[in-house]
Amino acid sequence: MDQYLGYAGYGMEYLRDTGYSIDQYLRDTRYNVDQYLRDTRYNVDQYLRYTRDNVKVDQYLVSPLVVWVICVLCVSGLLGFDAYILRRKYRSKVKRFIQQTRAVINDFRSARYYKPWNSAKPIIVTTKKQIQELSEASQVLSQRAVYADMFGFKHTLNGYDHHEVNTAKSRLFGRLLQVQGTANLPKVFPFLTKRLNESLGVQLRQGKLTPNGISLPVANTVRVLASRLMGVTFFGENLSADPKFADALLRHPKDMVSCLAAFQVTPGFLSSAVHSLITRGGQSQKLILSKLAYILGPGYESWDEPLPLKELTFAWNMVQLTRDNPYWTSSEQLAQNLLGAWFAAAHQPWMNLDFITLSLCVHPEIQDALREEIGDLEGLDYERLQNMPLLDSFIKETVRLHPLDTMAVRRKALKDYTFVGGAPFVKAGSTVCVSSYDKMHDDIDYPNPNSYQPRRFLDTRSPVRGTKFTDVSEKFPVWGFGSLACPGRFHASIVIKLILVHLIMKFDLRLEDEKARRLWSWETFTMPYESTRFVLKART
Ligand code: HEM
Repeated sequence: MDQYLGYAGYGMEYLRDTGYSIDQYLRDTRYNVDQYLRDTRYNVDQYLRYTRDNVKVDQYLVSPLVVWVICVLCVSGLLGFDAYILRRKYRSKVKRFIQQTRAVINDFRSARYYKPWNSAKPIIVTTKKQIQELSEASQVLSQRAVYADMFGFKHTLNGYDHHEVNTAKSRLFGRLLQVQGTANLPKVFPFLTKRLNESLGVQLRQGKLTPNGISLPVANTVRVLASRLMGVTFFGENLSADPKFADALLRHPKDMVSCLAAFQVTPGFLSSAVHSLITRGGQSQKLILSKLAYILGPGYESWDEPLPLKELTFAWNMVQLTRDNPYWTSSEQLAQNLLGAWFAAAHQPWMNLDFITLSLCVHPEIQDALREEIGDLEGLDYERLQNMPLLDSFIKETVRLHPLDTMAVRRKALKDYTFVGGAPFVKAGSTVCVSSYDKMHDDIDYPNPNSYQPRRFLDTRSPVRGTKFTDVSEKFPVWGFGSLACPGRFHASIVIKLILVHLIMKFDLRLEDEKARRLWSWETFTMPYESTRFVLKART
């Protein structure tokens, strides 16, 4: 009641303040009340009838706000307002964050974050005479010490002695790989072709089916193919097909590169623990070494590989070539060195193959030109594959523009050293090398050096005309120089070529995403991204 009187008081105050007459108010109210009653009666009937008939629909109708919000969202969505609002406020940040996270994960998976070289800048020599001297002064300027420091051979190659100055190992590698190995290549060729067909089949079955063909990661595919083929030349068909051994052969070089990364940021006394952590206690290294020590020692004769191929493998011939040499004392020592050669053979060819495959993907016209040169896979033998000038020139030009390392012929001075003529002086512990980038961008040898010319080595009038991919020269120092130049380059070349011609003849190659990142560089190195995918469309 008190409350009511209070409202009445406010009402009188309102009438006084506004000058609104009571008559007017009553007239309005009467009218409104009639109207209200009429309307309410109608609505009550209507409402009762409606509720009886359709209770569910009513739930939506009583929420016109919901309907309105949905309509607004639909219309604004169609017009792109939501994207606009998100972009303005959060979208760019969220998108950038997701992109950066993806890039970091991608970089780690591709081992991008290793620091492959210590920060001291190497001394660069330029003249042919100096390069010759650099390559041959092995008593002071050590090739192996550079790689041993870089990859931590002490851990990754089971205590490999890298500060030695004798050349027994290099002589063995030269005879085993370059002389005998190359002579055997035509006979090994059919086994390589067979292995390629099997391994390619396995890779294709693991690919992702898309409307345009089979999608596969470029890096992993070519790495596996190169490793499987190289395995045949080293260890024969049977051992290299053993799943555990084959997996270890693939993993050990990857482990070494990961260790290389980690060792750059690890204090020396922790290296052993870090190595153990990364390589799961050196699992793959131990497995390979124990198998090799067996086939190079007690199991040499009984080792399970049919003779025609067995006698052509590096493993078999390594024993033959070291039998009467007092330097080689045990099968464990041989095993360790064969593993060293395996690392040299396994970690570079696939990267070259990756860059070359990427180039093919973005240049379908080169695929067509090469198909014309290759002709047919039927009856393809070593001789014919070696005689494809366009293929050779295309590979060499791609490697020239994308070398894995812009430095070559790296040597570490074991003592102070002065080059003939008084300069440069190299302090013990420093590194000397050649800039392969400068050499391969010299505009006399390579006119218009930045342009990509797959026919360059066929068409040019410069001094590099007619030179082959495997030729060792200071104008193309990717293989090193002089007597220590890579002894496995003929194997690298034949494996790369064989895989390429099969891919080109069987498929049309293209990138799954043309905008995807393909290569990254760090210091003097260029590496492939693991995530880049290509699509293989079978040719009819
Ligand atoms: C595209 C692939 C390859 C590239 C770019 C490459 C490059 C090199 C380079 C630059 C050197 C050091 C030369 C020096 O510093 O003077 C080297 C050494 C070596 N390479 Fe290769 N290589 C490749 C493939 C292979 C293959 C397939 C094998 C084995 C079949 C192999 C076996 C070796 C060995 C054993 C050494 C050490 C030689 C020694 O200690 O005297 N390489 N390679």
